Amino acid sequence: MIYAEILAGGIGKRMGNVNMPKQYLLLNDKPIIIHTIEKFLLFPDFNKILVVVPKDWITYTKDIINKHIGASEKIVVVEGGSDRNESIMNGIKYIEQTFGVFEDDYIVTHDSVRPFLTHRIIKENIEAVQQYKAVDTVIEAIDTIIESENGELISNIPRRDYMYQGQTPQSFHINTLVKHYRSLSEEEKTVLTDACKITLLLGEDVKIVKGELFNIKITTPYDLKVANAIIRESIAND
Ligand SMILES: Nc1ccn([C@@H]2O[C@H](COP(=O)(O)OP(=O)(O)OP(=O)(O)O)[C@@H](O)[C@H]2O)c(=O)n1
Ligand SMILES: O=P(O)(O)OC[C@@H](O)[C@@H](O)[C@@H](O)CO
Repeated sequence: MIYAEILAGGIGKRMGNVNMPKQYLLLNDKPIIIHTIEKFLLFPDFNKILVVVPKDWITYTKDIINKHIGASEKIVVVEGGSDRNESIMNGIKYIEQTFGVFEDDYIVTHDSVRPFLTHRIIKENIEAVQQYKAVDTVIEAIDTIIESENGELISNIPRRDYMYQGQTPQSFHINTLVKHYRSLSEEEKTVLTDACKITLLLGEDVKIVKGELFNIKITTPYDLKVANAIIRESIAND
């Protein structure tokens, strides 16, 4: 089985004083999250599309899916977790409890606030994860990456030609991801900002899939303006 998991369990603090988590804000004519769900619905490969959301937004999410998309047996709305990786695991827990998890089960996880992912990116994630067990969607670093451990002085300037910026989807062989996540300490879990590091920390190869510059994560009010411009200028095409 191949599952999609759309991560919408956050509250969007960096979006500032809005009256709802950012994934529900309108982008052009519909909520950001609906744009993203529609991209995954175009793929017959997905047996289920899990949408993990904050507990208080489960009913609202079901309502906007019915309004903008209509009833779909493929879409399941599930309660998210206290951080991004716990949200991923809550979706997997639903799979374990409902269908069981088998050796040929894979999951394509994606930020709900990255509505501009393309057919090619999803297709390449599905293909790669069945060979490599872990896949990350990335773009080459455009600016030189600077590392500072104290925010005052530079501690390292890695070679830019070795540097990439992580996007999503991040895709996994489910049993491999769960095995490694459960072996992490609480301290290791707290510093993670993505899921691929879970498998990398424990020695797994993580295959790179090329993302797109326009596959942005809508995090701040500026990003929402950029996202509207991407739509207005028809920039995000396969
Ligand atoms: N407990 C969490 C936290 C985040 N996410 C999701 O992970 C994606 C990327 O995270 P981010 O952009 O940081 O979203 P938020 O955590 O909502 O943003 P902020 O950090 O500004 O609060 C988002 O689609 C978000 O909904 C999630 O599913 N569960
Ligand atoms: O939850 P945050 O927005 O802080 O971070 C999420 C990002 O790390 C994620 O979208 C990819 O960039 C991971 O490679």
